[in-house]
Amino acid sequence: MTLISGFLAANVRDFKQTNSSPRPTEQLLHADLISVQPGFSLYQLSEEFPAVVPYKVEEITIPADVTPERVPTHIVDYSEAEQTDEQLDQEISKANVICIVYAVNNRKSLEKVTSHWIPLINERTDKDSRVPLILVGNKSDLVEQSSMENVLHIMNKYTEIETCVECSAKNLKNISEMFYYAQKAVLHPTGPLYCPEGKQMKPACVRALTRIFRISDLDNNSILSDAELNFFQRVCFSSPLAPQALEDVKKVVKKNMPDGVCEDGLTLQGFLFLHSLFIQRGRHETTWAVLRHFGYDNDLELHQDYLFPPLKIPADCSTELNHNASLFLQSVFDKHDKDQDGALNPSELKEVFDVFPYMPWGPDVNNTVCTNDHGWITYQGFISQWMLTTYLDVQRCLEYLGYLGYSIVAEQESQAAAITVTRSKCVDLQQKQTQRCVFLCNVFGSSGSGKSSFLQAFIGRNLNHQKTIRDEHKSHYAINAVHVYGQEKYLLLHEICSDLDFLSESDLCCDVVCLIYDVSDPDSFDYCVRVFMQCFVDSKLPCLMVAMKSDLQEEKQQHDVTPLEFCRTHVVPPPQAYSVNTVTTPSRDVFIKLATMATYPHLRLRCMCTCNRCTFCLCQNFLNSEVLHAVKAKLYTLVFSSKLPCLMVAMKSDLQEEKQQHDVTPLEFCRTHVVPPPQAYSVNTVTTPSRDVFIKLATMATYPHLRLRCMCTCNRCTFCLCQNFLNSEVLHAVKAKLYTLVFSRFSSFFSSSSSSFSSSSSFFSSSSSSSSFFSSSTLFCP
Ligand SMILES: Nc1nc2c(ncn2[C@@H]2O[C@H](COP(=O)(O)OP(=O)(O)OP(=O)(O)O)[C@@H](O)[C@H]2O)c(=O)[nH]1
Repeated sequence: MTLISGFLAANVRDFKQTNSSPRPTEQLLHADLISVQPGFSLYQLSEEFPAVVPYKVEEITIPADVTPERVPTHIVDYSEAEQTDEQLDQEISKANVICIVYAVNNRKSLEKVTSHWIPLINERTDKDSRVPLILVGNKSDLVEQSSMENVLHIMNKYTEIETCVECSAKNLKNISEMFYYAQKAVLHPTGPLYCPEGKQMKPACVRALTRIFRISDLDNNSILSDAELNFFQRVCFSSPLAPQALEDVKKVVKKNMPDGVCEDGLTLQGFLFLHSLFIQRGRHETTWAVLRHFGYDNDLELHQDYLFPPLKIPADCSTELNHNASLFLQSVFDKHDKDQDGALNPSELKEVFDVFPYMPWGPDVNNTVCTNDHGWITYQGFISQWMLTTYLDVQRCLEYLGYLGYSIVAEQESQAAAITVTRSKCVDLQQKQTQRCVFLCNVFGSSGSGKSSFLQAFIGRNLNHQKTIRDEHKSHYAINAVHVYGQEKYLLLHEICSDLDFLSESDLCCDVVCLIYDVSDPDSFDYCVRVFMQCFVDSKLPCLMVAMKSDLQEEKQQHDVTPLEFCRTHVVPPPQAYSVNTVTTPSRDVFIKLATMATYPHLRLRCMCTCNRCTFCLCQNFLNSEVLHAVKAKLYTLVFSSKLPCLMVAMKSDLQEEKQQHDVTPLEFCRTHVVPPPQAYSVNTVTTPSRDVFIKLATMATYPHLRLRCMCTCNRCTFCLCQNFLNSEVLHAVKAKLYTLVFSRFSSFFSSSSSSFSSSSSFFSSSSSSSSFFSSSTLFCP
């Protein structure tokens, strides 16, 4: 059978691969298909139509590189005379689209389409994954009038028919169009989008477009404003809409659906109407372009490649949300916190997840993160929960960010751009510093020792509050932000099951260990000892012992040694008394301690001992020594005269400057009083006024001790002299020595401590390229 009397199976090879891309190019271009014509047929495009047409044409491939979509199209002919039914079955199963060709001048060949070909194809394909069909009426050169009305009823009856086209293989009329339609049927099928019988979009399509509308509605007012429509247009089609085009679109919608447009823009109804109009007018490639841009595949499911972009996480590294992702999540929070009370009430929270196929957070989340008095998740809690997901299950985090449309709204390649993969923990330990922000603390303790209460205290709940929590809503995790030496870190507490027989490898993997015992239960300390000896005695992990329920009568623990003695022996900080039975919020000190130990694991020897003999005690004594305090005090006196940072702002800088009626100029005044020079500022600007001065103010507030920095370079004033001193080699040498003293713990150094201290010249002579002296000194401040 030839093209003229049978059917062609156009197998758009590699289609799956191309289609799997979340954002395939929008549409096929006629021009490119026309350009592939020379390779399209052995004889149709030859100079002359052959007198004898062979039964079957050899397979032809339209190469990928001649189409903008980069989709190679493999055209397979079938001949009843030369091929078996099995071969036909095989070709049908491989085909992405089938063209059924009949002769327009032969009624019987058209009847065969419905009596033979369509039932045969349908028998061999799944009802849910029907191959699109194109009806091709060939030999149009032999008839004077179109016979299209003869096929309309067939098209109405079989929804799998995408379109029909009349052509002439002899004079090449509509041949390239036929293949254009065939490719289009595969790349932009109507089937998943539209129900021709009901003349409306299918529910899955409406659902997908509704999600797209919600994501594009950046201010969440249920209207796509001109700016939002432009943003949508730009991200989907890489060019903004001309203002007139925008008005025309709204006009068309308003004419057909008055509710579709309101004063501020396009409503959801209008947005959906616009798409059904595209589809009805055969421009479904436009709707597909939008859908694919937002991650949908041919079944209108979010594609796996979209939801789970590749992200390499080497062993010993952890995953955190980066700054841009936090900003994005902040905008998501703000967008849904409609009453702006700083928390998401249940209906606001539900709205956040309206763009998800399921509700990702259960009621346990409200007991994992900070909430307000109503139990609604605060902004801090919202971000904390995202931090938790990113740390514990980064794939899930990628998926969730995908539902929220992160890559589209933040204009990033994929959700992977939201994740920071941290440096290996081993390298952090070697370098004695870390950039990590999230730390995991596993909490161990015997049954009833108070682990859950400890976790709840971390998110600000005392015993009374905890009594209101339902058992089924309890969580084994709690996460909150803590400040470690002025830096915001997230500490993630994980309550570990008390049964030691069920301890898994992952239960022992964390950044800091918290061992809890109940001071009122004489047997509970023994449990901590067993955990410590079994799992952590030889490990480098910092451990902290917490003596819970310190408000109760303390019982003598049933163990050979007291908890304090045990801690001293095993070089662990002394037990921290703790109680959640408080009137107000329980203390946070212990959590800051845990976070600090996690952030600086190499400092694990701090505050652990008071023997006054060991290296640690000697170091501690030195750091607390009068000599050092005197140096520090001198520096402070030298650098700080007043403690409140001040900034002088010279307003209305857009106007002519007048000489100020004062003995000295503002600049001289500032210099004299060690205040930064006046900052010229004007709000009389065309765009938003500059934010620099506010950043400066915030920086000064955050780092008040740095108030003298970056203010002057005269090299004469107090500030410059101080700056020079702070940057001097002498100070750097002090710092280097301190580090050497504390960390390298040369016992020989300490054994002859007097000689070391007396040889002060050598002490100050070494230099170091390390940074600020104060940052290191604060580390050791008692
Ligand atoms: N008085 C007092 N009671 C506390 C304190 N902390 C916890 N409790 C009580 O101790 C009991 C056990 O506390 P949980 O936090 O459930 O102990 P747990 O270790 O999580 O227990 P399991 O989950 O069974 O292993 C509860 O009845 C708490 O109310 C505290 O600081 N003071």
